[in-house]
This record gives sequence, C-alpha cells and structure tokens, in this order.
Amino acid sequence: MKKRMGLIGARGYVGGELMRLLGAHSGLEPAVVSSRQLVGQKISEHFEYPSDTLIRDLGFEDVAELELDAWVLALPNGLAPAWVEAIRQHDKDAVILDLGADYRFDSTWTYGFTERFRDQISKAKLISNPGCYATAMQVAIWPILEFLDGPAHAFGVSGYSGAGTTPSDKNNPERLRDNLIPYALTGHIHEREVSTQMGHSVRFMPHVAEFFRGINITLSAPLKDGVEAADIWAAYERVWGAEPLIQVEKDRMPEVAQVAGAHHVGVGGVSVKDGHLVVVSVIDNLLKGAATQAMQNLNLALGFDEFNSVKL
Ligand SMILES: NC(=O)C1=CN([C@@H]2O[C@H](COP(=O)(O)OP(=O)(O)OC[C@H]3O[C@@H](n4cnc5c(N)ncnc54)[C@H](OP(=O)(O)O)[C@@H]3O)[C@@H](O)[C@H]2O)C=CC1
Ligand SMILES: CC(=O)N[C@@H](CCC(=O)OP(=O)(O)O)C(=O)O
Repeated sequence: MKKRMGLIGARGYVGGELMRLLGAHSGLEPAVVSSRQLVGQKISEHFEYPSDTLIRDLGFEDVAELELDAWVLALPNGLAPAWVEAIRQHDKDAVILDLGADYRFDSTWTYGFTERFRDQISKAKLISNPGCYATAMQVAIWPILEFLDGPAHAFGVSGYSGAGTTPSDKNNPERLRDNLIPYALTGHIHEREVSTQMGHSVRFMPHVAEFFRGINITLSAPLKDGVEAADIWAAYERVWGAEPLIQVEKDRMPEVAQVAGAHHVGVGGVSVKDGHLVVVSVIDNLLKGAATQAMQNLNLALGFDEFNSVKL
C-alpha cells in the first residue's frame, strides 16, 4: 500500500511541480490536495496526476479526521505555523515539510539542504525546505568556505515564477517586458538564510527578469593568499563529484537555460584573478530550488530511495 500525504497550497507553481513528481512516485500518493480556488475540481483536471479525487479547501478543523504519513505546506510565508499547530495537535508522527521560510531559522526543525544533511533529514519529522536562491548560493559556497577571506557577494537573477502566482510587480508581464527589476537589495531573507547556514557573511542582490523559470547566481569573494582556481575546482569535485543533482561544469559556463526544467544545480565558470574569485551557479527555482529538493527530503524522511520520482 502506498504512503499518503496531504498538500496544502497545491495551486501554486511549486504545488504543481510536486504533483507532477508524485505522478511518477512508486510509493507515495497525494491523498488530500487542498486549494481554495480549485475546490471541487478533479485532481486530474488541474494537475499532471491521474486521479478522480476532488480537490478540497481544507480547514484546520479537518486535520483531525485525516491519518496521513506526511504533510507538505506550499503556502505564502507566514501561513505555515497555524497548519503546523493543527497537525501536531492531532498527530506528532506525521512528517511535515514546509516549503516556505517560516521555520528555516528554527533549531527544532531540520534544515533540508539534502546533500549536506541527509542523515538528519532521514530521521526528521519537521523539515524546512531551503529557499531557491539560497540553495544555489550554498552549492557554490559550502565546498570552498575554508578558502574565503571575507564576505561573499551574490548577484542573483530569477525568472518570474520565483515570485509565485499572487500578482505583483515581480510577476507582472508588462513591467518585466524587456526589463530587469532589482529588489530587496539589502536584507533579503535568503541573505540571512545563507549567512546563518554557512556561518559566513554573504551579501545578496536579487533581480527578477522576463523569463519564467531558473535562477543565475554570480558569486564574487576575496580569497586567502595563494588560493588558485585549481583549488576551487578540486573542492567542488571532492564535495559534489558524486552527487547526482549537482553538476560541476568544467567545460562550459553554467547558464539558466541549461537547468530550466531540470532537477540539478550547475556550478562552474570559476575565475580567479588577483586573489579574487568569481563563480556561477544555476538552478531551476521550482525544481531543485523547491519541489525536487522537497521530494528528496520526503523520500529520505519516509524511507524511500532519495531519488524516487526524480528522473535523473
Ligand atoms: N516559486 C518559487 O520559485 C519558490 C517558492 N518557494 C516557496 O514555496 C511556497 C509556494 O510557492 P509558490 O508555489 O510560488 O506560491 P504561489 O503564490 O504560487 O502559491 C501559493 C499557494 O498558497 C495558496 N494560498 C495562498 N494564500 C492562502 C491562504 N491565505 N490560505 C490558504 N492557502 C493560501 C494558494 O492557493 P489557493 O489560493 O487556491 O488556496 C496557492 O496554492 C512558498 O512558501 C514559497 O516561498 C520556495 C522556493 C521557490
Ligand atoms: C522573484 C522572486 O520574487 N523570488 C522570491 C523567491 C523566494 C522564494 O520563493 O522562496 P521563499 O519565500 O520560500 O524563501 C523572492 O525573492 O522572495
């Protein structure tokens, strides 16, 4: 029998990607799918998932009648805690994975950067999925921390799906046409997330562009005396060389179009001059930046193969 999960916030871009992944999963099914706007429609009418079950508009009071192995929250930031409280009151055994930022600084939750915290995630009940930009930055920084001699500065450009489905300037096609919009140039939450996780100061300058999906991070940082490009490449190969979802790109510059629709992060474009490093990291914000990493983490926490449903 398959394990059963609930998805709250299914209508969003990330919810849609997660449903598509679940369609290819051998042991986990979305038993309860919730969206206020899609309530009453068949799951198969809206998602790439074959099921006649109706989409619900779940309330906190409905949680008590449901026995599920896992809950996934794909909601705007700030909305997860009320759901977590309702679920935990009724069932402390279910795995809860939050895709938003509400628990990324809470030490009672396990931070879901899969490639770094596999052991902890496989024992966890409460998992906070990393931010999209934050995942791309950490892939570039984590292996080379020992070489850095001061704050890293990350220039980020995201496709507009990163801004979710709620209309705003950041996903308004008129505003974005032939344009690049800088925003949150100091104090973006992913700046704090990466600085906290890496134990190293990171300055992050996000921008949003006209393309739909994908993120480019161009990271620049001072290096300790004597560090050369070969040291950086060797560290990436050592830490990420065996990772199916992280590709060290030695022969080409990583570009957004190479990862749009793909599960992996690409890191490369290493350039070192006068004690200064520049490196590029690209990710599909909706996949390894959200749904794919959530699937890896759920698989580990529920005892499945980490890559079940993630076609490599
Ligand atoms: N987009 C991205 O690239 C990434 C997103 N994330 C995170 O994943 C989560 C989902 O993101 P995304 O799919 O882009 O978001 P969307 O804005 O596209 O979707 C949000 C979902 O939440 C539901 N929702 C909105 N308001 C409420 C409410 N008051 N009560 C209940 N449900 C509500 C909406 O459905 P309905 O209105 O039908 O109920 C919708 O399904 C967010 O936490 C986001 O920060 C993480 C990494 C990357
Ligand atoms: C273009 C755009 O707006 N991107 C979003 C990406 C953040 C995100 O979705 O992640 P969390 O909210 O889960 O941290 C932003 O900068 O807020």
